[in-house]
Amino acid sequence: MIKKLQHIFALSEKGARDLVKAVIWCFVCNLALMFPVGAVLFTVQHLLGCLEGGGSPMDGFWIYVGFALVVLILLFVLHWFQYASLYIATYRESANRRVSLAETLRRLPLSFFGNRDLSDLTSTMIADCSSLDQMFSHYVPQLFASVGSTLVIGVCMFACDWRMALAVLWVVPVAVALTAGSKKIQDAFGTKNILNKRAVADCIQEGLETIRDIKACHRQERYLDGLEAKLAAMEGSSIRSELATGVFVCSAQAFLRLGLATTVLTGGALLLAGELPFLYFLGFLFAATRLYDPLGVVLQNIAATFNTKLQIERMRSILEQPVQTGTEDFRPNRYDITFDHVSFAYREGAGVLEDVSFTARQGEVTALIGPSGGGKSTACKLAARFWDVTGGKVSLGGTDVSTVDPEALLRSYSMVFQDVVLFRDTVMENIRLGRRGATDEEVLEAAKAAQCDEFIRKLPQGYQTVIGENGSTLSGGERQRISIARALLKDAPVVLLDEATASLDVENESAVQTALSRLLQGKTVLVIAHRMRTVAGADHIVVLENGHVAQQGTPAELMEQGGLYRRMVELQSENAQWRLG
Ligand SMILES: Nc1ncnc2c1ncn2[C@@H]1O[C@H](COP(=O)(O)OP(=O)(O)OP(=O)(O)O)[C@@H](O)[C@H]1O
Repeated sequence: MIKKLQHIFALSEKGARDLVKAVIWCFVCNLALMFPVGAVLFTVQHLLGCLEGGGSPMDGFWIYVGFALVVLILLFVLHWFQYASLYIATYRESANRRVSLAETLRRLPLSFFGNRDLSDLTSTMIADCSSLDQMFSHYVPQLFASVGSTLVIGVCMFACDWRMALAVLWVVPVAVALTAGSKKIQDAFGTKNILNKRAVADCIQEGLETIRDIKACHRQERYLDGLEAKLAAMEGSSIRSELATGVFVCSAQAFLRLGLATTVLTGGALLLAGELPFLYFLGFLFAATRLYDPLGVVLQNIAATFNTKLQIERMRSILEQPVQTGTEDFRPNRYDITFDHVSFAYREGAGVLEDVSFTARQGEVTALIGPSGGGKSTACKLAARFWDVTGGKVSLGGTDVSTVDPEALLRSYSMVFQDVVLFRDTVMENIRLGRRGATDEEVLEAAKAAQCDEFIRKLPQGYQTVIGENGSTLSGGERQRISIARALLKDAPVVLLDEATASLDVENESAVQTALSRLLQGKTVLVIAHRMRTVAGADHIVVLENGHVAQQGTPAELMEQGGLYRRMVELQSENAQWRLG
């Protein structure tokens, strides 16, 4: 059962066990709601006895007070346990759910993120988690518990008087059927509403991310019209969804109250016919009011759980993704990168690399060149297991990278990519990301080597200046130099450079090239460059064209061979003569 609950509600094993405990405590508390009914009946019986026998109503007063106090304390204790099992356990599970989502995301290959809408993932992490908190703290345990307690109370009622039991309970299946019968309608409205809300969130996120381009292309009005249309759709679907839920749930709740009337009528008739003791009549009346309260909540809860199906499915679709695993103990003797007949596709049927084989040797600079879209960046990322290959093998120091834990593997890599990612933090900490625990002096040394020191010192607080999100307050070249400083600080045995010096001016480029060449000594270097000048000093060049290795060899060999490499070199020297106008 625990396994089933885990699957249905996307819970951990402990979460599923806690859910069972919460249901049991809610069930006990629901039954305990009948204690006050017993206390009242006990007192009324005593008063009636006094009226009939002529005794004083004050006789045994303290016994009744004591009884009421015991009931009160019992209810308090039971509710305290219910609270602990319901809320404390639920929120602990909810914290665990968020952590395990984050952990799963951390271990997923990048291909997963390529196929998913990122704002959709954000809303799963934030909004869906919050909805599930609410569902498990308020709805699900109470729902199961109320079904159980209603059954037990129903059986007891039938045991006392089946006619009165029928008068009280006949409304229950009808009210539940009315709510459950509307599931399809509520599901449809609820799902549409969730999708519309997500569309609005996506649109806002997209707008924020692309605000510069929207303004540059004068698309503000068009963007706002689109957003307004999405907001209107969300408003409409929210109203329809609330209305659908409200109509059915309120009708069912109102119907439930009809049971009070039938209880009074049946009880009255049986009482007049002398077939029901007055105390029983009173007992059924009190019990009915106590029973309908939690049942009314159950009807609401049934409706609320309909809408969470989609959210649970989305959560499950992340938690059940196959994560990248492998050995954490990875200490190769050498760091040659070998591509052995590698094929790769981001999407099924759309191959990006096909039968690619080459070796980037330790102590050498291997350059990947070729026309745009040929697969250079993809190959670079496969070398660091950002994705798993679809065919062939990529190995580092003779070990298949797909058998190594991604985080253990990445310890051997320093990377500088075209799209530099910087964080909203000080410049010092952004560079220190390269190696946690590096001293300030080491950070400064790396910054100087990457030609960053001069511009950093000109910032308002120097190295302590907080840079905007993704380094938005820095120029492209400055961002790239910080990222190079980070890579230099890490000083890993393998260095991947993707257009590492693309955003630098000529002066800075040659300075950084000097720093890089000093620091790249003895390492395995895989570099992507569009400018032939950058790769002229490489030890080995691999020309990638349409996902295939078109040529490979030393620059001199390739020049002699002719073909794509020589054509690119010649074209670029022609382009160097090109002038505006
Ligand atoms: N995350 C991704 N999801 C799907 N397709 C992708 C992804 N990244 C790249 N591609 C596609 O894979 C192919 C190779 O891209 P890649 O970036 O590896 O080429 P490249 O040779 O580095 O190009 P460039 O020199 O322009 O950077 C292209 O057709 C590109 O559209």
